[in-house]
Amino acid sequence: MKEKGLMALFETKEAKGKIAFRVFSSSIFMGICLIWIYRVTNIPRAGDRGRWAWIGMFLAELGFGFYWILTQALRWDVVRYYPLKQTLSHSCHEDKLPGVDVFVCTADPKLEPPCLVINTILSVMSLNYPTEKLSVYLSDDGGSPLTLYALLEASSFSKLWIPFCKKFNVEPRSPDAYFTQHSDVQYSAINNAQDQQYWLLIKKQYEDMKKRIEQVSNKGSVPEEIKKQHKGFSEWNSNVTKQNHQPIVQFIIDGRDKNAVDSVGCRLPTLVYMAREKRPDSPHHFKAGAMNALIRVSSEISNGAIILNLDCDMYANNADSIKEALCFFMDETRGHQIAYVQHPQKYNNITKNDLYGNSSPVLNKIELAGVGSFGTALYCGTGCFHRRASLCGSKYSEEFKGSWNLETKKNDQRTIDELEEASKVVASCDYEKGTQWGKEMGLIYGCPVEDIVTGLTIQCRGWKSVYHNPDNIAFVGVAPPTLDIALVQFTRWSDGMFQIFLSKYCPFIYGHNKIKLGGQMGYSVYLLWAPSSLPHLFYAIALPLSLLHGIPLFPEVSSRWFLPFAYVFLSRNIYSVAEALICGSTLKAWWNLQRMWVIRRTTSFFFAFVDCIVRQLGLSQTTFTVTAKVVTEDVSKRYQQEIMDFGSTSIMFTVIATLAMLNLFSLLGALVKMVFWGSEYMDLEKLMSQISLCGLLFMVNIPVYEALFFRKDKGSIPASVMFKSIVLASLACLMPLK
Ligand SMILES: O=c1ccn([C@@H]2O[C@H](COP(=O)(O)OP(=O)(O)O[C@H]3O[C@H](CO)[C@@H](O)[C@H](O)[C@H]3O)[C@@H](O)[C@H]2O)c(=O)[nH]1
Ligand SMILES: [Mn+2]
Repeated sequence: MKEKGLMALFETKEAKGKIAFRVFSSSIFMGICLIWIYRVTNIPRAGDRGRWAWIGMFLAELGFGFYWILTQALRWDVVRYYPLKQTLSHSCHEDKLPGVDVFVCTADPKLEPPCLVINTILSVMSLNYPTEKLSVYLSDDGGSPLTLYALLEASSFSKLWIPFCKKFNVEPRSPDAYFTQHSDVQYSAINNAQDQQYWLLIKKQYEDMKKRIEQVSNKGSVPEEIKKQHKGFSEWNSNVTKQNHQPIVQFIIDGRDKNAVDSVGCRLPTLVYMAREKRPDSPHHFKAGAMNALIRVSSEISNGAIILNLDCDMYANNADSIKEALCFFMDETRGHQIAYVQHPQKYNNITKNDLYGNSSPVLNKIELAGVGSFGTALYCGTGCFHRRASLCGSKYSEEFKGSWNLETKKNDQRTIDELEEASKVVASCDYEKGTQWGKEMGLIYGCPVEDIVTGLTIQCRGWKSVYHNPDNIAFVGVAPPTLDIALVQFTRWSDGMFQIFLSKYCPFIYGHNKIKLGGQMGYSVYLLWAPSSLPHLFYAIALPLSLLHGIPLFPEVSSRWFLPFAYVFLSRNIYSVAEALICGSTLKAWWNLQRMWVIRRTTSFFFAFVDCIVRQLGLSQTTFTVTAKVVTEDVSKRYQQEIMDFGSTSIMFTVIATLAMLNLFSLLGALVKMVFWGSEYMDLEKLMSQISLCGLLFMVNIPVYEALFFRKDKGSIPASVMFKSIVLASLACLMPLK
């Protein structure tokens, strides 16, 4: 691969076991074909019992089968990339490094507390990178002076924090995460008394700052005497609301200023606060709109050739992550093709057995790397380094070889006021009218997963992308700590992704001849999450009902046709357990994840499917429900103890409870029939598969039954939901099955 004399800055390694996987995969495919043949050749005749259920099963299995074929792309050819950071350090002088602009987005000071936001900001300000080439931008869609206040506090604290990090090589560089992980100076590996004093001082300073920010946040307004200290606060007059305000751009630190130095006299990175203009009559396009405004504002100010995009809850965990990512962009043979480098979403609040299946080690280690192997790593919105040019709509061309725009705008002669004024123009609502922003330039509008669709269009313009999952985790965020939040998130994702599939961006059409077939299939695995709910829902209803009515839907155990069913089911699950354990999961975490898949498919994905269709019909508009990052102590305690939280009357919980009830009623009903009426009514051998599957479903649902009948805490299922589920499940049981 390497051209002569050119410096390779990253390595490519193929994952092991490719042949074995392909053989295994082919055997499953044969099993699936046999299942299809069995279904088609054994349809009950017209008028026979269970004919429609049988046809439904066939359609569901046809759906499962085709979906399974798509998923093979995720493991077919897994390749991993390894940056050679040392080579970069040796071969590239700091002068030759490109400017890096970091974008952090926040949307609501209640759901995303300012303290959380500034920890992210501080962690990126202190990354190991020449500060004159580093600029940090905060987009505040909450348009809140509380966030501006927190940012000002953070800028003062950064003068202590940055030298502190560099002196002790602190990791992670989010002060909150660092001081939580090293709660005592004893554990900080610092032995010298003077340094210990210093360590304690910084900790105290951080805690004091945190207290001040929390006080102001709790009070809900910034005290007058503080407002006088920065001109920025004057932007908030009585007419300013979250949805209606002029563009606000405020320099917090001007990196060009010789006096902007930390406590040891080193220059500080540029830090800018932005709340783009919001007007009730102009759509603001959620995070995509914020990102596009950031792209333009930053191009006025620092115009870094590389952009790092982070959500406000995602701090930098590895101090060298910028340099690692640059290895990909700056590789002399392949770097010029790379548009972005995506890191997985990792979380710091995962409990031992990952109750809500958030950590997804198999997804992160295997599946995302698998899609990335086709040059089509997904852009996942956070933890992603972009080349500015490709994000702004440029098509790939050979010209990008070796040409870095190293000119930083730091020698721009404009004053801060002039820069702020120029930035406000590009952060206004009108600026985008009649332009290609949101269409061909920047992030794409109109989709709740702006990240995925934007990544896809970049790849279709000829660029490649890299998925990078280093052992030393680069960025760490906050996983949804309740079932409700987790399901809201999955609903937004699956809804947005299905919308892409139905739109002109469908990878099989839009990506035809532009990205590899494997990439198109890999994308579709996620884009089809929402409709994949239909066969699953059918299974979750038809299996218990047919059992209750004594209608067999699978071959009897002694039949040869039973083998493909058993083989496909067992081998896939064994494979999945083995893969999870290899990727570092626990058995219980795997089991919890299976439960979450059942729940996601029957609730989030199904609701997303309905929402998306409704929107396609023009009956509703795109929304973006921001996920809460903090919860009450009570809820947080249950999360730590891994007790599922159902404490609201969400319609999703009604669905979960109804399906669990239906399954319970059917198992009990079947048992009663068997005991009282005997084998004449219930042919045990023929119903064995259904009994086993419903039994498994029962086990999966144990926490649901507990929350329905046994728990008394606030996280149990509310009585109204229980009542509804009993009524609905009973009605379903009374329905005749054809
Ligand atoms: O109007 C908005 C709404 C959201 N955000 C920000 O977008 C980010 C993501 O929002 P969050 O509620 O945390 O959603 P998640 O589901 O956790 O986000 C994932 O999925 C989103 C797409 O659905 C991507 O935008 C995110 O980058 C990705 O991390 C946060 O920083 C928000 O502050 C805005 O800036 N403006
Ligand atoms: Mn998030």
